[in-house]
Amino acid sequence: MSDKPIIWTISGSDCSAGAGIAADLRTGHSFGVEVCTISTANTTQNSKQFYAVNATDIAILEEQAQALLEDKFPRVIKIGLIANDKQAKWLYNLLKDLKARHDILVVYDPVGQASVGGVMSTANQAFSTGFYPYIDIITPNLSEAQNITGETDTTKQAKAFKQLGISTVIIKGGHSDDDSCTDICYHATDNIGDNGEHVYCLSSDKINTRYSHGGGCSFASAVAACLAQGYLVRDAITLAKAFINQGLHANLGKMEHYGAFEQTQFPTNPAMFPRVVDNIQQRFSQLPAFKPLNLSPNQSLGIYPVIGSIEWLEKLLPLNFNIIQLRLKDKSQATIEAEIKRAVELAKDYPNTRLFINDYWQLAITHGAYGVHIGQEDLLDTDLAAINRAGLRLGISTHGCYEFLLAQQLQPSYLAVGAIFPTKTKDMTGQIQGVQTLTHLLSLKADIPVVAIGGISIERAPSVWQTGVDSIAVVTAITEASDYVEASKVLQGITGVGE
Ligand SMILES: Cc1ncc(COP(=O)(O)OP(=O)(O)O)c(N)n1
Ligand SMILES: Cc1ncsc1CCOP(=O)(O)O
Repeated sequence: MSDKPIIWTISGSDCSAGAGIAADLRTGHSFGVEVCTISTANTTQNSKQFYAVNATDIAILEEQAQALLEDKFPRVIKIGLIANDKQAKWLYNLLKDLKARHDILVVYDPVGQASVGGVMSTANQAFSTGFYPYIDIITPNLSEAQNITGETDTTKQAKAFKQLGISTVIIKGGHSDDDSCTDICYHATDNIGDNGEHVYCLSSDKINTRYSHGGGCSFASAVAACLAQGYLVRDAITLAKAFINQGLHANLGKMEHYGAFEQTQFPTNPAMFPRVVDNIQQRFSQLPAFKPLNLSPNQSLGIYPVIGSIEWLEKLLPLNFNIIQLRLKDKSQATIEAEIKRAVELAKDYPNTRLFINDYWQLAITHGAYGVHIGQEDLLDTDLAAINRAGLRLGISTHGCYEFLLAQQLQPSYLAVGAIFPTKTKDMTGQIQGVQTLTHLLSLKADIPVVAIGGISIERAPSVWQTGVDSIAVVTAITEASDYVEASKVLQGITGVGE
């Protein structure tokens, strides 16, 4: 049996194979998931006209669901065309039952109208919104969002969907009249932010092609596939948008007639990724790039010890590292200031070692450290302009492609990616990247060094270094080694830097 994650698509079949189940199958293949199908309708259509929808009997839908439950249990269910009230009611019962017993996610792409015109579903509003409390993510385009909610403003649309029971709403801007296409995701969770909601906004230039039939289905199934692969919502929508851009780009300039969207490979080409439109990025968009790390040509950063005390700094400074970070936790403000001041003084005797201070950017400026390291969640409270003006270097933590792109737009001195592996040093639940995601992120890198951090032991360091990353940051691989000098040497040997 395949060890790929399984998603189900409960959608219609399109005889021209552009949209619906055919699009979902091809998209799932691109993202490395197995797609099982429950076909709600056999539709007759081509790229010019929509002819007919032949809804599947409930008994058949039920039979197929039961067969799949026996040995193809899904991590994520993607729903597309629901052809009538009876199907909406059946879906309500299925999702209610499954969600009560299992931890599965449900992504719904509301399909009412064919893109070539023609009504595909006769389900009335009350029935088709009845199953909304069991939907985790809905992906309407602007007009679908307006038709369902009766609102024209996207914030109000998101609120209306929330009242209908859906916590994550992605409103796709592909059909807007602008030159750009902006998707907005309202993602409500129980534990994040003041009002428990994040807004992710991704924008791309319009791509000139009419080969877009099935693009909406492909976006929703790409989101479903990414969630099944363990990506967070913000990364799933970023990858799905890059996938759509890439597929549209494959048929750039074909404007003579309407054609099928082309599902290409897993997206790694940076030119296909969207711009992140975010408060932080907008606030600091005019800042010049942060100073680079002044490495000589072909010089690598190598091993980056992250340590929690002056004692450790004194031990490691003589060991010829290109970079060290002082990460002070659980200390009084007076101690923190005294230690940062002392650290900067000590580092003066080691001009080849760049001293970064974690979090305390004002003290780093006051005492003239080489650089500061700022976490994603601290970015909003940090005056990046002040750091930039003071000439300090800036490192930013990122956890996945959304944050990576956001941070890269700020042009810092380096980007950190973590946690690569589970680590006992910090709670990184839900944010473990793995070596494969690190490799994907490196393909998005501009001319800014990338540091990998999190759970990197001596044994794991070679596989991380082989990705081509510029630096490996470690805490316990050095601080908990029985012989920290020997451990430092072994790690430096793996990177070939500082030996
Ligand atoms: C090189 C490097 N990468 C990531 C981190 C983590 O920083 P942050 O997100 O600010 O979290 P804390 O270190 O404050 O727990 C880092 N310190 N260094
Ligand atoms: C500070 C930090 N940020 C992301 S993972 C991590 C801890 C890294 O520690 P270790 O190298 O011991 O896993």
